[in-house]
This record gives sequence, C-alpha cells and structure tokens, in this order.
Amino acid sequence: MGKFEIQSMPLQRNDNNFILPHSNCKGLYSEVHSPNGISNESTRILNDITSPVENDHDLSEVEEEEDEEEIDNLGLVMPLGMKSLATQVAGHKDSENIGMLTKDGKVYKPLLKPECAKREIQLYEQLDTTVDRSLMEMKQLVPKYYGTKKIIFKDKEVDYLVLEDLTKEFREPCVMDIKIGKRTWDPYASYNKIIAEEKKYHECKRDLGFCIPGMQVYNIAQNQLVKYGKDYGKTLNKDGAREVMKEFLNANSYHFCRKLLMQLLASLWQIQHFARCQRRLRLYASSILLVYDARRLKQHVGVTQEAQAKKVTLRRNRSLYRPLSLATLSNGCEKVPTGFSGQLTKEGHPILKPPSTKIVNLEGPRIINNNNTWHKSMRLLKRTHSFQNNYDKDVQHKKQNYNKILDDLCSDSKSEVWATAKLIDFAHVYPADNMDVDKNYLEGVDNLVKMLEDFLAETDE
Ligand SMILES: Nc1ncnc2c1ncn2[C@@H]1O[C@H](COP(=O)(O)OP(=O)(O)OP(=O)(O)O)[C@@H](O)[C@H]1O
Ligand SMILES: O=P(O)(O)O[C@@H]1[C@@H](O)[C@H](OP(=O)(O)O)[C@@H](OP(=O)(O)O)[C@H](O)[C@H]1OP(=O)(O)O
Repeated sequence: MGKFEIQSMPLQRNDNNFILPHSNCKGLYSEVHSPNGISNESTRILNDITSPVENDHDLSEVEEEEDEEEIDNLGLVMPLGMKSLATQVAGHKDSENIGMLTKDGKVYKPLLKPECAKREIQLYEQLDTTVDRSLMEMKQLVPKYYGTKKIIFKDKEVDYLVLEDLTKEFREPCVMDIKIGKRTWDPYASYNKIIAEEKKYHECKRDLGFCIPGMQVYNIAQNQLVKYGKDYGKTLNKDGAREVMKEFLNANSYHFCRKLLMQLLASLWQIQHFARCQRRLRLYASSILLVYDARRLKQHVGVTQEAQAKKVTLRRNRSLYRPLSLATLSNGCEKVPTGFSGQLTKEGHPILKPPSTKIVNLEGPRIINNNNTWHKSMRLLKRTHSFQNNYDKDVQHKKQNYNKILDDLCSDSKSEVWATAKLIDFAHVYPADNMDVDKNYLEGVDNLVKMLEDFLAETDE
C-alpha cells in the first residue's frame, strides 16, 4: 500500500489552513472546502512549509511506488503508480474527483467532454505534423505531447491526454494558470454559456484581457505554500491581478528577481511573437501556464541578497568615513578642515586627504620595527579584537555557504532554466474564419507581457 500523501492535497491540512482576504480584491471571502478540490477550492489556502514540502514529482519516489497500489489523498484508489497532480491549480475535476494525474514526469489530463477532447487532440496532432511556420513555432511553446491513454479508474474507462509535466524537475513548483482573452466563449457557445462566461472574471478580463483562475506559490519569506483557487480569481480586478502576480513572483518581501522575470519574459516574448504572427487559429479560453521553482529562486535571492548586503556594508563604511573627513580643527577663531581621509594606517594613524584626490600618509614612510615590543603588543591587541570579529563573520559565512551547497545538492542543477511559460488547454481552439490575427488572444498576451515588463523596469540590478 502506498503512503498517504497529505502534502499533495492542501485542502485536507486543516491544522494549518486558514483564509486571508487580499487587500486589492473585491468581494467577500468564505472558506469553502470542497471534497472535489479545485472547483470549489477555498479562496486562499496557506500551508506552513517549515519543513519544505517536496514536489510530488520526485522521480525516485515514483519509481519506488511503481508496483504499488496508491491511495490518493481523497481516499481514491489510484491506477498503478499514478498520483493526482498536486500542482493542478485550475481546470476540471468531475463529480467523481477524476482530475489531472501524474506519473514519470508526465501529466494525464482526463478528457471529460468529448467535443473538447476532439479539438484538443486534433490540435496536438496537427502540431506534430505541421509544416506551417507559425504552427511549428507554436509546437515549441506547448508541453510535449505523448498521445492519449485509456486508464481504468473506479471501474470506469477514462481517456487521458498525456503531456510533459512542466513542473517535473521542480522541487518547490510555483504554478499560475492565466486564461487568455476578454472573450472566453467559443463560436458555438450557447446563450447561457456566453452569459455565464461574461459574468465571471469580468473586470479582470475587461481591463487586462486575461484572468487568473488559479495559482500556487511557495512563499519564500513566510515559508508557506499559498494556493488560490478560481473563487479567489473571480474576485480580482486589474490591481488585484497585479498584486497576485507580484505575490506569485515572490516579489512582496524581496524585490523582483530579475533572473526570474527574464526567464519568464523570454518565453512570453516567444508567445507574443507567435500571437502576433499566427492567423490560422482562434484560441478561446486557452491558458498560459507560468511555472518556476521556488527552490532555485531561493538560491538566487540568497546570492543577490548577499551581494546587496555587501553593497550596503560598503556604503555604510563610506558613510561612516564621510563625517570624519569633514571634521574640523578649531584654532580658537577659525575652523580648519582636518583633511582626514577617513582611513587609518595599520598602526592606527590618520591618513590625510588634501583637496586633490591623492591620499597622503602624514607619517611619511612607515618604518616597521619588529623588535619594538610596544608596536608588537599594539598589533596583537588589534588582531585579538578583529579576530573575534572575523571569526564570527567567518562562521556566518561558512553557514551560508553550507546552506547553499546543501541546496545545490538537493536541487537538480542540471537545468539552467527554472522558470518558463507554456501554452495549455486547447479545448476551445478553432480554425480561423479569416486571415486576421486573433486580436482577442493577442490583446491578453500583450497585456501580460507588459505587466512583467513593467516589473522588470522596477528591478534595479
Ligand atoms: N503540461 C502540464 N504540466 C503541468 N501542469 C499542467 C499541465 N497541463 C495542465 N496542468 C495543470 O492542470 C491545470 C488544468 O489544465 P487545463 O487547463 O488543461 O485543464 P482543463 O480542465 O481543460 O481546464 P478548464 O476547466 O479551464 O477548461 C492547470 O491549471 C495546471 O495546473
Ligand atoms: O461547465 P463547462 O461547460 O464545463 O464549463 C466550465 C465552467 O463551468 C467553469 O466555470 P466555473 O466552474 O469557474 O464557474 C470554467 O472554469 P473557469 O473558472 O476556469 O472559467 C471552465 O473553464 C469551463 O470549461 P470550458 O473551458 O471547457 O468552457
């Protein structure tokens, strides 16, 4: 019997779960814990990750469990070696809790609506064989496609779409599902469907041309896993979406990480290029999935913070010298600038700085008299004092280095890329009925790119 995985189903961790309203959101918040998970997920779920929650996609773990029957967090008997996808932040789950599954670095998306399934499979297969330039470009922007697979689940045969798991190498996967387009209903939508779609995420879609049905982030500063479901996403307006994006990027407590932004933008610029050029498809209710590894961000932030701290120390040191160099000697009637440079010789004598930038040592050439006991004891005294200082610093430094080495050993440093953006969910993608660009789609992509570019402009590295 496989192990019971509490971590992959945050909704069941009642001890640590609590709800917090977001300052920039409209509407009221209620805790709606649903046995179905995603669709009625509580608005904001926080999980303490004091002992960090590892990604479900640890391949060694999967291999071990290969031959075992798995009991999921919801008490479901899972198909062999399968787990429910803990990082699923949006999307369907049916009444019997059939949602996304994961195994061996792949995700399995249940094809619950035949028409949607047909369209999505068709698109992936078309991308596999296309010679059209923009569709070939699109192929680079979607998860790898491994066909479909029938799985017996609860005595029911279910068809699944098999895709590359975009978070497979991540230790602390952060995932945001961004549904693109002001209009999220397709040309064959019923009147009721149009009304329902128009009502939800209204302000966000109207002002930004996209909405955020779900996200999860490992909050570095608070050491917590934060999850937002679609109920929360529906309350967001333009400013709220911006704040959630900042939170997703772990930019509330630390400044924006330029490296993270650059990696995401590198993918988003490719997506933007595709959206600007392609004229063959109309992508309704399709998403961009932003993913990154908070473990890698942590390492990077650590390094940046250390560098930042060094800069600050340097600045402080300088600012300590400055007042001294401006100090004056009073000779009774007038004040004479000392010209003190703010620096001392090793023996503690002041070095004067004349108006020119040249630094002059007032002592003249330094004579080192090793036999002079007074000098010796002075030197010893100074060293003893700085020894304690340096020792503390050394220990601190070593500790930091150790943590970094441990982190490096734990994380998969094979890949230099630890953040990306991919296109997913093509259940409502249709061939274009004219040769124009998909303006509805492009507008959303442009606004998303602009949001991250604005963040990038705020970075000061
Ligand atoms: N290739 C992938 N790798 C990792 N996670 C994925 C992948 N594809 C989907 N997911 C996860 O599953 C969720 C749902 O995916 P998707 O949008 O394809 O499902 P859906 O049921 O069609 O959604 P919707 O209800 O919006 O139509 C995403 O929000 C994401 O968390
Ligand atoms: O009911 P449907 O037709 O499967 O459409 C679902 C829709 O019900 C669902 O809305 P809701 O549960 O949030 O109210 C949509 O979720 P979002 O919140 O992400 O918009 C689904 O996306 C709809 O599916 P589809 O994209 O296939 O129309």
